[in-house]
Amino acid sequence: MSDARAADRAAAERLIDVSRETWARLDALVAALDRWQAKTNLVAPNTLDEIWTRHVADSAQLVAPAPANPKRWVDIGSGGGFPGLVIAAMLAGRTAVHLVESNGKKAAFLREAARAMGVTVVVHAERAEKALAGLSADVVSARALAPLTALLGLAAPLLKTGAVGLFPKGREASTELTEAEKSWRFRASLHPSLTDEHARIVRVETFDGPAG
Ligand SMILES: C[S@@+](CC[C@H](N)C(=O)[O-])C[C@H]1O[C@@H](n2cnc3c(N)ncnc32)[C@H](O)[C@@H]1O
Repeated sequence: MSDARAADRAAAERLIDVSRETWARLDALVAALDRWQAKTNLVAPNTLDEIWTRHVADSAQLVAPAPANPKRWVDIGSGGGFPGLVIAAMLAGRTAVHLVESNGKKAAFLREAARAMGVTVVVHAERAEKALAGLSADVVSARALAPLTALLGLAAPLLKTGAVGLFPKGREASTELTEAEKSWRFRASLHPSLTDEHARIVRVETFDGPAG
């Protein structure tokens, strides 16, 4: 491990408090991502030295604002496994984690990484517009997928039937909220991010559908 990577992992250890077994699963995720990153661009190459804080810890922090003991968690646009595979590592054996990823290569990565981590996930290798029909969940998450207005439209089938939405956003979170309120009727709260003082997590508490 490079010095930069080791320092970043140590920084992540100060941010997230998980069991030794969970750390082993997260190490397996990062090792799988390193193997695949050369052939499939899973995360921005300039973030690789900071993978533990920028991606792993940033994903792990979503467990705290989630409802307790969720039975099913659906992550949309999981890409290189953030946050979905990190959630699967943390809630292994307790929560059914579904990962929706329309890119076939990335979906193949998600399946292989889950195997290497020793966690069970359901990978839907298709667009969320199709995959979510008929699904229900306690939590729906999506990171770096779309502006909040579009995200609420994609996640609507789950939000409408009672899922809590957890959407990490950057410094524009409150602007995105104001914009989304023009299109949708919902109640949401903003939570601070552990990894970026300017970022916020949007927690959608209730969702009633289109505005107006
Ligand atoms: C910018 S990446 C973010 C990946 C990951 N969530 C992260 O934070 O690193 C967005 C991902 O969403 C996937 N995606 C885009 N539109 C989608 C859709 N409608 N349904 C499912 N996946 C989608 C893309 O293939 C891509 O892997």
